[in-house]
Amino acid sequence: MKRLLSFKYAFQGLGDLFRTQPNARIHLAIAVLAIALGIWLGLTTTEWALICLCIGWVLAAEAFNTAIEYLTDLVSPDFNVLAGKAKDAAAAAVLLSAMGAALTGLWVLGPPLWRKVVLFF
Ligand SMILES: Nc1ncnc2c1ncn2[C@@H]1O[C@H](COP(=O)(O)OP(=O)(O)OP(=O)(O)O)[C@@H](O)[C@H]1O
Repeated sequence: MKRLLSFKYAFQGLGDLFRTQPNARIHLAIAVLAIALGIWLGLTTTEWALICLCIGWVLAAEAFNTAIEYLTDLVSPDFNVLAGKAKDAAAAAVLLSAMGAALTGLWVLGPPLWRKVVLFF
C-alpha cells in the first residue's frame, strides 16, 4: 500500500509540474511532436531508445528545476544571492539537457526527414 501511495505522490508531482510550469508544457509538446515524427519516419529500435531517453531526461530536468525553485522560495523568499545562484544553476541544467536532446533529435530525425523531403520533390 505504501508503495502504491508513493506512485500517487509522484503523479501528483507530475500534475503540478504540467499545471504550473509553462516550460514543462512546451517540452511535453515537443516530445509529442518528436514521437509523431518518429512514427511517421519509422524509426529503428535504437533510435526510439534515444528519443525516449531524451524525453525522459529533459522532463526529469524540468521536475528537478521545479523542486529546486519551490525549495528556494521556501527557504529564501527574500532576495539572496545564493538563492538566485541555486535557481540559475537549476535552470542551466534544464538548458543543457534540452540542448543535448535537441542535438540528438536532429541527429536521429534529421536524416530520414531530409530523405522524405527530397523524395517528395
Ligand atoms: N530569492 C531570490 N533571490 C535572488 N534571486 C532570485 C530569487 N528568486 C529568483 N531569483 C532570480 O530570478 C530568476 C527567476 O526566478 P523565478 O523564481 O522567477 O524562476 P522562473 O523564471 O519562474 O523559472 P522558470 O521559468 O523555470 O519557472 C532566478 O533564476 C534568479 O536569478
